[in-house]
Amino acid sequence: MINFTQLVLASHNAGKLKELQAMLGESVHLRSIGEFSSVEPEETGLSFVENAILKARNAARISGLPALADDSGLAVDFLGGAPGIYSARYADGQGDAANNAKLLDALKDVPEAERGAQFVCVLALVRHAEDPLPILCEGLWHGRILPAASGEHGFGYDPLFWVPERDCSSAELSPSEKNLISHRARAMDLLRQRLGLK
Ligand SMILES: O=c1nc[nH]c2c1ncn2[C@H]1C[C@H](O)[C@@H](COP(=O)(O)OP(=O)(O)OP(=O)(O)O)O1
Ligand SMILES: [Mg+2]
Repeated sequence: MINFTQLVLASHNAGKLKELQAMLGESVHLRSIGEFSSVEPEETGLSFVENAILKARNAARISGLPALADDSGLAVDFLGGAPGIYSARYADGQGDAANNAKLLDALKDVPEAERGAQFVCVLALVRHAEDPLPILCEGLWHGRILPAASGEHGFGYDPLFWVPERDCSSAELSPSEKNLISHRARAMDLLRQRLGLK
């Protein structure tokens, strides 16, 4: 079915590549789409699913290989689910630090009980660019937005995401611990099941 020695990851995010490669193990070599093109597709979808499929198709077209895409983000209850699919662009493309600063500001003086949030991850796997039946798997991770950044691991919003089941921020988890319980880990678990890998 799919030749896993040649799977391209449709992402320009080094943090995702590291996490997904660690979850897949050594038998699968995830090649970055960055090896083939530095042009990032416009994420024009209105949902994580649409954007994941769009990125996967684009990578499969460019590389000629089966492609895995990850579209993910942070949905904050107090903000009605924002920044959601716009998480990477929350501070107009100025990067993680600016995104985090903007989120802290948006939740300034909001009490702990109203700071609930969830990370969302949708993985899309296509066998080729026109695949009529992409495999889709999602994972959610519930937590809370901290009043200040804490921790050095991970990427993106990790320093602001409080993990109730570990009583620390997601950036304070070791990479291997995050990879056991994160939204991405849950989606990958489902993907492995769908592929008969477990
Ligand atoms: O585990 C995570 N820990 C912290 N932050 C995270 C995580 N997972 C997603 N996020 C944030 C990062 C970014 O602000 C957005 C994803 O946006 P998203 O468009 O899917 O990824 P991206 O633009 O960084 O790379 P690409 O589209 O090339 O895969 O959510
Ligand atoms: Mg993106």
